[in-house]
Amino acid sequence: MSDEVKDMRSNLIKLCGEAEGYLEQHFSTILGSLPEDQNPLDHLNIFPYYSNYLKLGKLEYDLLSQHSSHVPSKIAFVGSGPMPLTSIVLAKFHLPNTTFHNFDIDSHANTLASSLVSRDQDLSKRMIFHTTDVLNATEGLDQYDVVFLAALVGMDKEAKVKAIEHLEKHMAPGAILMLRSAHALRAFLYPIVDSSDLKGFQLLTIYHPTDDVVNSVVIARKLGGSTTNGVNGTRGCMFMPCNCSKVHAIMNNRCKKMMIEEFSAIE
Ligand SMILES: C[S@@+](CC[C@H](N)C(=O)[O-])C[C@H]1O[C@@H](n2cnc3c(N)ncnc32)[C@H](O)[C@@H]1O
Repeated sequence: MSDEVKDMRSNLIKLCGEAEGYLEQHFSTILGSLPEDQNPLDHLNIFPYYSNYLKLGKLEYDLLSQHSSHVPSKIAFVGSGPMPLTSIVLAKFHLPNTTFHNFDIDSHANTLASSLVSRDQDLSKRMIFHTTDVLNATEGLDQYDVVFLAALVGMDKEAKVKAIEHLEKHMAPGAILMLRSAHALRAFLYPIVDSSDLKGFQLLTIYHPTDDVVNSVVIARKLGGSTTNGVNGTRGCMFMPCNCSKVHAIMNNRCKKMMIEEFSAIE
């Protein structure tokens, strides 16, 4: 890509990230202003991408279950936003006894998000919000069985790796890191997370959805814990070259690196 195209691309990435934030803010404000007798969580389907989050939440839950020997009691979601739909979908439909700690750099996002769940008997007790830049969150990150890192936290490769390195420093050994990555041309808008970005972690699975779910899911385990195989005995990953390697090499600005590490869990 020429420097001009690279600049265009980074402006587009920034614009899309801002747009996603405004989209969430808009619908979270509408939902939060419903009459007092209405539970905003009963009307989440007004959000245009709600069905994508239902699919992504199911996918992430299924992949997480393959690599965890127990139900996580505490999950951290970093970059939860005004519409913390990943936490809500997991809490409502998949993990009824898990507490979700949602971290966001933007206090207004947290104000909107907490009012979204405040009228729900169950989730008002299981959804907690913290306003901080993830890079300033140090103590306490070792109390989570699972840490999610939102796609929009770290919008370029360097920022993404910085966030991952910070989490590696503060997460508990053996804890699971769930990341969102991209595949093929989707990498034009979202940074690809590959094995070389996960120092200090054991890469477990990279899953590329083939439907309208945009994000790829990357699961890794912080080294140092008692590594337990997944419930169904999932073994390690296998190197499989991907035919999108040229696209990825360009998007990842790694023109020399022609092979991309492509992993898929072996059931
Ligand atoms: C728009 S949300 C998308 C996540 C989506 N709501 C979900 O449930 O998967 C992404 C959020 O990440 C937050 N964010 C970006 N950089 C961050 C950082 N360094 N630390 C904490 N939050 C951050 C933004 O403020 C934004 O609200």
